[in-house]
Amino acid sequence: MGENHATSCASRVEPHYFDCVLCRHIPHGSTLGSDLAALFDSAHNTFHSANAMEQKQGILHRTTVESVAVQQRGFRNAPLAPLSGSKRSFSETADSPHIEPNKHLDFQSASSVGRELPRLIASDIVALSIPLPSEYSQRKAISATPTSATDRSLSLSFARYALPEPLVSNLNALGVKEIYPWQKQCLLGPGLLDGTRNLVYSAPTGGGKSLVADILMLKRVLEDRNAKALLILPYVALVQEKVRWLRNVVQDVKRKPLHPDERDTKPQVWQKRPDEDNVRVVGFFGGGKIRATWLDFDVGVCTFEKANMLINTAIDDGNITNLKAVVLDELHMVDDDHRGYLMELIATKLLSLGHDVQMIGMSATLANIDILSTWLSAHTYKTFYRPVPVEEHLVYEGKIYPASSTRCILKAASQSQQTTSSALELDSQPLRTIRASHHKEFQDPVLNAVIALANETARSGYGVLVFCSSRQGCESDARLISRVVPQGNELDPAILEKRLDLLGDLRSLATGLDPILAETIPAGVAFHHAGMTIEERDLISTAYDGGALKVVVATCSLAAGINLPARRVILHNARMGRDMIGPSMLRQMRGRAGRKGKDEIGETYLCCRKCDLEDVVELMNADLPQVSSGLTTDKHRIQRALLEVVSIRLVNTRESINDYIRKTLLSLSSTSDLIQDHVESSLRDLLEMGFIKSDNFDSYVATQLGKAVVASSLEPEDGAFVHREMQRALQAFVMDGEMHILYTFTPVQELSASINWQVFRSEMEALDDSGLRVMMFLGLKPTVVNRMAQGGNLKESTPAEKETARIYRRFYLALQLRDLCNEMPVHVVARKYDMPRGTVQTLEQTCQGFAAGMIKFCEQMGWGAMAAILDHFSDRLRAGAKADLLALAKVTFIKSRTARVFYDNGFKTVASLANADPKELVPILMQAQPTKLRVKSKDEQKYEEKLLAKAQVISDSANRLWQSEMQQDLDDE
Ligand SMILES: Nc1ncnc2c1ncn2[C@@H]1O[C@H](COP(=O)(O)OP(=O)(O)OP(=O)(O)O)[C@@H](O)[C@H]1O
Repeated sequence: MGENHATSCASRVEPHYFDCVLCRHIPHGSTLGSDLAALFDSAHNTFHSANAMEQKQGILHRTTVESVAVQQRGFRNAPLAPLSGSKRSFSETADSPHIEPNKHLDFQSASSVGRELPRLIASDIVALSIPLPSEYSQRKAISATPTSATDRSLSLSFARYALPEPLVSNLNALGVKEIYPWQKQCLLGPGLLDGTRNLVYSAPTGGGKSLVADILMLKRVLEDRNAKALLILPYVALVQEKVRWLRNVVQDVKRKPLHPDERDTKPQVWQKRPDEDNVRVVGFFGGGKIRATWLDFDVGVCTFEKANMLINTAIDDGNITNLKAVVLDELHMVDDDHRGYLMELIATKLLSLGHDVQMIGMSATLANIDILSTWLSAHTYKTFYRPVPVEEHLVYEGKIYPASSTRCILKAASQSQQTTSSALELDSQPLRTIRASHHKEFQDPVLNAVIALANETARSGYGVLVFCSSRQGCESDARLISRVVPQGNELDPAILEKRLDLLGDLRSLATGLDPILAETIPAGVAFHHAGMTIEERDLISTAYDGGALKVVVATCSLAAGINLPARRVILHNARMGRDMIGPSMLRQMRGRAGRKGKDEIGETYLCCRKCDLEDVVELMNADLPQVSSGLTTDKHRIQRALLEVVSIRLVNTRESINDYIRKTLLSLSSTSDLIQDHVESSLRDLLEMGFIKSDNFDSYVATQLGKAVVASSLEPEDGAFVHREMQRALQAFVMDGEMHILYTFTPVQELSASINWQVFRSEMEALDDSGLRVMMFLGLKPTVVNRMAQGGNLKESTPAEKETARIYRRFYLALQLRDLCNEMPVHVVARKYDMPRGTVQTLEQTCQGFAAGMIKFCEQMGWGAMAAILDHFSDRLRAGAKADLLALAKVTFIKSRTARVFYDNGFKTVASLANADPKELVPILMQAQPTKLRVKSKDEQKYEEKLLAKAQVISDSANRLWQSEMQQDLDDE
C-alpha cells in the first residue's frame, strides 16, 4: 500500500472519518511498509465496513463506548500494538488475578520523574449487558429540540427581543444561531425584556444560562446611554473568560447616541473617538488598584469583592443611579462559607436603595429557588433541559453501573434494612466490567478503572477530565494515564507539533517547564491545580480547549473555577482532601461533561472504593442542600454588613438599620429574635472598636477609622488588627530598608500558612540591621525564632499569644514578598520557602490588592505621607521588579525578568520601546526566554513569528502609554 493513509480515508468522504482509529493514529502522509500495510488495510476495511453498516442503520454519532465497541468488533485482532510500538495487554493473554479489595496503592514515586518510564497497557473494558435506551439514543431517534423553522421566536432576530443586528450576528458567529426553547420562555417572562422585573432562574450546568443574563443585561446597556451593568462571578478565571466572551459579543455594537440635551456643550478639544459609542467591557479582579472608575465602563465584570467595592463607592458618591443591571452568577454560593455572603451584601444594598436596577440571579444547583426569588422579588424560572445529554455511571470493584440504578440500590438497602456494601452490591446489574490489570501500578481497582476509562475516551479522540482529591493525586494520575494513551509516532504529526508548541510555551515561562508536565504532555495529558501558576494553568486549558491535550487531571476544588468541558468526566473517588464532596460540588464536576458544539453526549463515571460505596450512593442520590443566608455563620459578617451600610450612609438610625436587615436573605431564613441578637451585639462591638459612633437620638455614623476599614475592604476584626499595627508603624517606621513597607503590604486575611522555622531562622540571620530593627519594632524575638527552629511550639491560647503568632506568620510571608520584589522568580521563592508555586503567586497577587487597600486605609485616616510611600512601593510589588524598572513594567508582557533584560539592553524607558521597530525587540525577547528549546529550523521560524507578534503587542502598549504620558504633560501645562 503505497497510498497515503489519510488520503485514503479522506477520499472516501465518510462522515465518520474522524472515528477511524487508524486514521488518527497514523501520521498523515506516512507511507507504511508492505507487511504493515497489508495488516492495516484489512483492519481499516473491517473498520469501515462496520461503520458503513451502522451508517445504514442511521447512526451518525457514537458514544465513546460505542466507538470502542466498533474498534473491538472491527479489529480486535488487528495488531494495533505493533503498529503503536506498545506491548499487548496482559489481560488479553492471562486470566485476571485476584485483586485485594480496598488495597490502596501509593502515588507514583517522585524520584522517577525525568526518567523515561516503560509504557503500560490500560485494562480492557468489556460490555456485559445491552444498555437500555438512554436520553441520548432517544434524542437521536426523535429530534427533541425545535428550531426557528417551526418557531420564529427561537430566532435572536425575533422582533420582541429587539436586539441590534450586529449583536445577533456576533452571537451567530459565536455559535448561537438560535435560542433554546427554555431560553425563549425564560426571556419572555413578565417584565424581563423591559427590565422592570428581577429574575432568578436555574438550569443544569451547560444548559445555556449565561445567554439569558447576557441578553437582558446588554439590553439595559444598549437602551440607555448612561446605563451601567455589573456581572458578578466568583473566580478570577471566570471573570477573565467572561470579559473575552462579552467583548466578542459586543464588537461593533453601538449604544444609543446621546440625546442632544445630554451632550457636553463645552467646545471639544479632541475629536469624538470612533469607538465612543461602543459598549466598553471591563474586568475587575485580583489585586492592584482599580484604575478604571465607574465612568470608564458600561459592563463591568467583577469578582464578589470588586463588585462590592464598586457599589459601595457608587452609593457613596451618588453614581449608583446609573446602575441598571446586576447579574449574580452562581447564586447558590450566597451561603458559601468563605466569600459568598458578599453577594447578599450587594443585593441587599441594591434592594434597600429601591431604585430601578434589574437583578438577575442564576445557578445550576438551587434546591430552594423560591426563597431566593422571594428575597429578590423576582420572577422564577426553572428548567432541567441539557442541550447535550449526559449519561452517568457509578464504578466500583471494576464494574460499571448506570447511575440511575443506584436509586434502586438505595431503596433495596433501606427496605431490607441492610446497609452493608455487599448488600448493596447484589441488587444491581453492571453494564460493563473493567478487567483487572497485571501491572503492579494498576492493582488498585479504582485507579485501574480511572486509567482504563480515561484511556478509552482519549483513544477515541475525545476530551477527558479527571477529578482527583489532591494535587499529588492529580500529578500521579496524569503520569500513569500518559503511559497508556497513544503518543510519539502513533500520533498525527499536527497534534504532536501542537504539544511540542505547548511544551515550548511552558518552558518559556519564568517558572520553566515542570518535569512531570514534560513527561505527560507529549502523550496529551496534563494536570491542573492551584499549586501551579496562572500562566501554566492558562496554557494548559487553552491547549485542552484546542484539542492538543486529550486528558486533564484537576483537583475537585477547581471544578467550579474552570470551564473545561469534556466528553467524559471521571471522578477518582468523590473526595476533596479527606472529606467526601457535597452534592453541589458533585453536580459542578459532573456538569463539565458534554460540550455544546463539540460533543453529542457527555459521560460521567464516579469511581469509588467499595468501602465508600454506601456514602457515594447516598451522595449521588442526595438532594441539593437548601440555600440560606451566610450572614450568621460568622458573627463578624453582620458586623461588616452594618459597618458598610453605616459608612456609605445608606442607614443612620436604628429604624433604618432594621429596614435594611428586613431586606436581607437572612430575614427569610432565620428567626427575628436571633437576628436582633446578632444586630445588637454587632452594633455594640462596632461601637467598642471605635468604628461607629452613636448619639443620644440613636443615630449612627461611621468614624474615620470605620470608613478606612470599609474603604480598604477589610473585615472589621482584620481592620482592628491592621489599625493596631499601623499605629505602631507611625510611631517608628523603618525607612532605611524595604522590610517594614513590605510587611505593611502583607495581607492579614490568610495568615494560616505554616512557617518553616529553619528557613525563618536562616532568613533572619541574613537580615541586615534595618531588617532586624523591623523585627524588633514588631515585637518579634530572634530567641523565639531560634527556639522554634529547634522544634519548639508557638503558643496560641490567649488573644495576646494569637496576635503575636499572627505577626510571626505575617513577617514570614513578608520575607517571601521581599524576594519577589527583588526579582526572584515565583518558583524559586516557592522552593526556598517550601511552598507550592501557585500559593506564592496567589500571595503575590493578594498582596497587590491588599496594598491598594492599605493605601486607601492611610488616605482615609489622613496619613498622607504614609499613603504616598506605600503607593510608590505598590507599583514595585506589581512589577515584581526593582525601582529602576518601574516605568518599563507598565508595558504589556514586560514584567520582572523580561523588564530587566530590556533595561540591560538599553530599553530603559517606555518611549524607547514605543519608538523601536518591533523587529528590534525580537532578539531581546528571545534573550529573556533563554530556556526555550527548539530543535528544528521550522520550529525556529514559527517561534520567531510568535515573538514578533508579542513584540508588536509590546510596541503598541508602549505607544499607548507614551501617548497618554504626553497628553498628561500637555494637560499639566
Ligand atoms: N442557544 C444556544 N445555542 C447554541 N449554543 C448555546 C446556546 N446557549 C448557550 N450556548 C452555548 O452553550 C455553552 C454553555 O452555555 P453556558 O455557559 O451559558 O451554560 P451555563 O448554563 O451558564 O453553564 P454553567 O453552569 O457551567 O455556568 C456555551 O458555549 C454557550 O455559548
